Amino acid sequence: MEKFISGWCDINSVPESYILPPEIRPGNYVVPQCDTIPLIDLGGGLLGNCDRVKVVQQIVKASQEYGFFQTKKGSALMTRNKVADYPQALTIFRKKYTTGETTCDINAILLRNTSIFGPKSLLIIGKHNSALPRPCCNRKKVVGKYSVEVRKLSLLLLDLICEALGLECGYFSENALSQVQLMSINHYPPCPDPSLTLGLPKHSDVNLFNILLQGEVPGLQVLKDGNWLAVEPLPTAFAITIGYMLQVISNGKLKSVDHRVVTNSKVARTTVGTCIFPSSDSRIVPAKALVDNCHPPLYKSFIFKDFSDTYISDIRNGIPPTERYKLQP
Ligand SMILES: O=C(O)CCC(=O)C(=O)O
Ligand SMILES: [Fe+2]
Repeated sequence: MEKFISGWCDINSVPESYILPPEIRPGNYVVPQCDTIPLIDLGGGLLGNCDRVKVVQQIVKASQEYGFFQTKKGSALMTRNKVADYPQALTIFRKKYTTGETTCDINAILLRNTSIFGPKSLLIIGKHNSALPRPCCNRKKVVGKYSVEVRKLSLLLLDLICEALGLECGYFSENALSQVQLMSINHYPPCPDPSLTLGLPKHSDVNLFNILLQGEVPGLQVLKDGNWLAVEPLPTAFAITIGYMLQVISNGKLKSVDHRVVTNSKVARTTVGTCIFPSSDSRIVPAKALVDNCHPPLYKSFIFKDFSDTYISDIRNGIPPTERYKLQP
């Protein structure tokens, strides 16, 4: 795996298959850094009533205006910093891929490697299991603890989102909408000519949301009102991207965010994403509580697996994957 990744660093021109058509290349235009992207402080997870109301309002506003926000939460942050200090922790998982080993709370590791869908990226897929594997080494312990802490953060976010949407508490877990936690490690090697290609082309995520640990190297850009905005990686925050499933379940009240990743010619960038997904056989439908005569359903119901089966090809063809499930208002 090391060889696989380092092989990329040796090249001195962008391979033909990674050169994007001119209309979707980033080119040499310098995208402005956005300083209005909301930063929501979750206050260590223990929010007083007043703060909670404020946070819920901030989440709704950010999810409607940007489909994106950055957030801080105490314990996950401490582990976040440890993981950021431990690039080697990631190597453990790369090695495991090559040996086919799995850990207790992670039951499959996939490699994502297609030319249009970007970098060498490792996907670690697992149904979340609160029983931690007995740590056999410190790095595995850090990544294991990270996955548990990020789970707690995701459950807090789901509770806050239920409040924001006026859904009963536990709506997502009771309907098997948030069972699967998937950790993906994205490695973007330095690129000989960042104007020609992208680390990840424009897409919205297939999941409910992604909790992204960005490290220190910029690269993430979000699309707002037709303009790309560069996201500053904040050392004390996670970046949260709202995905298609929240858009559908909220009947369009929360918006998924189109985003992409640009490369740079100097340093590699490694990010760790933790995505929250429905189970593959879950039925996805706009929540009943959000549908009435004034707010007709915007989407037909579908099985999550059917959506995810067509997601990548739709993105490649430039079609929003929600298009095939849209109902005419
Ligand atoms: O690495 C990043 O900054 C973003 C990753 C991402 O968008 C994804 O995994 O869907
Ligand atoms: Fe994404």
